[in-house]
Amino acid sequence: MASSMEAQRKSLPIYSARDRLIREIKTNPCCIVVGETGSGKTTQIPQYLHETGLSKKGLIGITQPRRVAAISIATRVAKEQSVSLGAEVGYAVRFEDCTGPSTKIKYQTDGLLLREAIQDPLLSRYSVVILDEAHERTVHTDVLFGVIKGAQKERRERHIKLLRIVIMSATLDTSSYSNYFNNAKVLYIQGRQYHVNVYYTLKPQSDYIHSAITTVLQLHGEEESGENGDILVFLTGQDEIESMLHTLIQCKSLFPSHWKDMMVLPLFSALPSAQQQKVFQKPPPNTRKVILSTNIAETSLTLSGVKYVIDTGMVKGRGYNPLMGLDLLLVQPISKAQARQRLGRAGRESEGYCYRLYTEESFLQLEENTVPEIQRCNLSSVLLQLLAMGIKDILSFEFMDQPPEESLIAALEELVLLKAVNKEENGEETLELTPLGQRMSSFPLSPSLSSCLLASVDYDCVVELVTLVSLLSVDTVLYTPTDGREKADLARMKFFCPEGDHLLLMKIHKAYQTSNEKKSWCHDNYIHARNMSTVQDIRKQLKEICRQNSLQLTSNNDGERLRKTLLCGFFRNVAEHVRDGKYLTVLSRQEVFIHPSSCLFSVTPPPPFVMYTELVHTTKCYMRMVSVIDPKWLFEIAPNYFHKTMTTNMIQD
Ligand SMILES: Nc1ncnc2c1ncn2[C@@H]1O[C@H](COP(=O)(O)OP(=O)(O)OP(=O)(O)O)[C@@H](O)[C@H]1O
Repeated sequence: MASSMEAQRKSLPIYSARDRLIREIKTNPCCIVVGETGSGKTTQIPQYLHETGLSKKGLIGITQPRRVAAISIATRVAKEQSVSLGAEVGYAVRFEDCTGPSTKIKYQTDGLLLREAIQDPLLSRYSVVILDEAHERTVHTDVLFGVIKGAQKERRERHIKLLRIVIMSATLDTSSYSNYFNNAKVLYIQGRQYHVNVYYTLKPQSDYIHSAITTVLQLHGEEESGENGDILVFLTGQDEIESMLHTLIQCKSLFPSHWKDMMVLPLFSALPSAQQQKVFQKPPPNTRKVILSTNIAETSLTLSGVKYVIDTGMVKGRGYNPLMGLDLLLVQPISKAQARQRLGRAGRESEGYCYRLYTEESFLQLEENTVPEIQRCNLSSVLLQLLAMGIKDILSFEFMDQPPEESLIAALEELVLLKAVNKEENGEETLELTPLGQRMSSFPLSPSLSSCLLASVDYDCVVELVTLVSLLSVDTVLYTPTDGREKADLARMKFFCPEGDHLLLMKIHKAYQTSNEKKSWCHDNYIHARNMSTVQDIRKQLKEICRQNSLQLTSNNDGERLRKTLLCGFFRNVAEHVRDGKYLTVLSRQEVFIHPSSCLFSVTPPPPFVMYTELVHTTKCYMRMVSVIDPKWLFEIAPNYFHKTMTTNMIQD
């Protein structure tokens, strides 16, 4: 076993560059490594650096944009090193730390390393930090660019051991990275392990899901038992994945009974780890895996057995409007860099095939790179983290690409309103994190959610808020099949709450906890069993952080109290009914509507004042997760703010 692993490691394209890589990384404080997908960057470089002794001086840390990649790569590397996972090779992700005192190579999400930098801005436990898949430009990786660059400089000035930086990807515009990292050395690794054949459609496809289903069925139907490649399909979200999964399972009966079986597996970020791990397992004999994934499988992963990639060319991307505090989720075309990464999931163990469900002309018209997330998201969490690290002068923080000024200002305003930050203007404007802000930064939550969690201390309902915040941290716990909406609504009628969705969620959670047979209870009530079990994991972690912050786990489930506590973090998200179901937000007088998925959607007359914890723009501007409030609470909770902004007709009682 060990020798076959050894032979496999030596057969990777990167192996011939091993000595050069070690030499260059040892002599240059910053290196940019670019090499084809599958050449061996992620799994091998950390091992080379460990084998050459760099891990004696501190950890070798490697970041990944996604938890599923961090876990699976660490598992693979532990195997290659013949050690148990969590010993010399480990991983750390938001709800799990699988490292120990002997850990030398640590894979982790970029978000987690950023959290670690709050405690230790010099990252003193590390001798090397490798930021992998840098082309993805997640907001966390972008902030880490500046944080590790600053840590390296400061360690040098203070004569603390050198922090080596390695930036890696298969698709990078090397010159801008090299400039940013003080003329970092750029190292290229030649070669791809196996060839991938690429096919395009001849005509544009109007329905990419339909095309994806047809392609899977054709591939499965064409091959008799000879070829045994698994199939990986890229879709945009959980809904699409579940609907395609449903269709494919129904289509299984189209194939003769002696035919290979089709095992259809979903993969998306809200899926609990244990379920995600199924995509890495070998299918039973005579069975083909068909993995339906969002872009979480786009980078880093080796899904053993995958020979065919079907790329719909679309992704659900985040957008943000800072003036309205509005998050946008839009299905949009991918970039060329993403298309190359998707292709790179094939050809890792043998020759591969990539079916792009768009024309070659459309491919050529795609943007070269993905727009950095930092330019299209709410920055309040990031700002809070930077302040918690002691970085006060945000405007001169060295971002690789500066975020829009209006996003930074909106984020700052949010933090000031939540009392996380004091803005002092004595000649020059300085920002001070308050003790409350410091506490808020210790929760892996958005500032609004951590703010209401901390407010629950004053309202004596910490346990309930932990539950509510956990319920709000997953996509949704309500399972509404596309073809069974009415049945689902009927089954969940018993949970209806005239006060709104937040108390409805609490009611569902209570019933879930008292049920003996959780799986069948979820099934009967159209509740998402997987997401509900993720909620339990999040609750555990949040309770632990509460304990670390010496917060007493008080409990009180009075509905008014819970809504008031929630309002402490979301008092800016209030809307007033004007007419015919149309609302105006108190803050910006923006026209908004209750989302059809809300239990208050068809309540008549519509409640005069509501609070929402999510605002999304699809066909209209919708409030999702809505609760009825009494406007008098606003003056109790945020008196200064509301005396300034409230319309006069609201103040009249
Ligand atoms: N879990 C695994 N099972 C089987 N083979 C694996 C596994 N992980 C990695 N490999 C092998 O190691 C090779 C190198 O993988 P690695 O992730 O290091 O490449 P990479 O250059 O970082 O690719 P990418 O740019 O796609 O992240 C793969 O092509 C595959 O052959």
